[in-house]
Amino acid sequence: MATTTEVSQNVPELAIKSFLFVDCPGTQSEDAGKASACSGCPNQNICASGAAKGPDPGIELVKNRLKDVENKILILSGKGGVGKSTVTALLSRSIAALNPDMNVAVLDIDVCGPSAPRVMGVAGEQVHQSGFGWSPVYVDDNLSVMSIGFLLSSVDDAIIWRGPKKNGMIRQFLSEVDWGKLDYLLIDTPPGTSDEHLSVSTYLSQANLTGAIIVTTPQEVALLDVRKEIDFCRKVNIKILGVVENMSSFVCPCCQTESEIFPATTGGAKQMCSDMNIPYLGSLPLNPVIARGCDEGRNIIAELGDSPSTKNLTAVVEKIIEACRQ
Ligand SMILES: Nc1ncnc2c1ncn2[C@@H]1O[C@H](COP(=O)(O)OP(=O)(O)OP(=O)(O)O)[C@@H](O)[C@H]1O
Repeated sequence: MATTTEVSQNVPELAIKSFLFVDCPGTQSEDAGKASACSGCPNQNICASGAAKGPDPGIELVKNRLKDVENKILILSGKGGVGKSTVTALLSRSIAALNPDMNVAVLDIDVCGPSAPRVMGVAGEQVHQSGFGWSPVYVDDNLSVMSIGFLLSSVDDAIIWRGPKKNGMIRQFLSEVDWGKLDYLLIDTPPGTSDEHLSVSTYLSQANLTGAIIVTTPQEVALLDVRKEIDFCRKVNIKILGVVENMSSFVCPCCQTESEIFPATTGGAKQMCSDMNIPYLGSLPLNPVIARGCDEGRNIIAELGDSPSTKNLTAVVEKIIEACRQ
């Protein structure tokens, strides 16, 4: 059986290699910014000036890169499978559709399970590199996406990386993507509080992170983990913009009967938010149109039309925009 190291040196590495500056001398080196490998790197000037030398040079690089991004929002969930990527897709599409003059982007930092390319309908697209950094993939004129999923040679490739390597990839994502001017950057994270969360919160610590949105389902088993997520945010000083309760109820498209698929035995997210003094942003119903549309990467906002899902989603978006202004 292959060991972790053997696997990590196989397929994904080959696919990703061409996008990484593999001969980078490192920010602490005398040759930083001056070596031949630095030619074409978007961070060359910062490294050459010595500004990147310090306890954590990535923080400065990220701050510099994201200075034209007005709102940077982490999307978190305690449990896996509660719909974090789906909600990220719905929110980004909805903000972009409701505000055509705004630029919105999704950064998927779920290194081991990147789903943004599929959910946003851009699976199989290529990321290109220019003198300014990696160009994200455009879903619409004002909506772009970046994900490690674009760098894999096959969607079935498994990435088995230890913390430092994930950290390096996240740093590159945050410091080397050429987003241009953005109003909202939604950062889709893996579930829980792991290496990726520590990396992203460290690198964004000087970059004026707006806050975090936590996605959950109503049942206690999911809420238990949300409380840990809230604790994490408080410990690392991340403002919690609020909680979105996903798949709260199911309205039968035939008879319009409303059922609770995941019963809120302890009062659901609303009660938990009130108990923990956290803003409650609203709920989204379990809707087969959403499930199918995301699976097939279609523009769900157009398909949802004038439905209760749209009404709820618009209300959540309005609260998020308001929370970002405060
Ligand atoms: N409101 C919804 N209505 C219908 N289906 C939904 C809804 N939200 C999520 N789903 C479905 O639930 C499944 C899990 O969603 P998703 O992949 O977004 O979860 P996740 O929390 O990002 O998962 P992971 O933790 O693995 O990253 C998907 O099949 C998705 O289509």
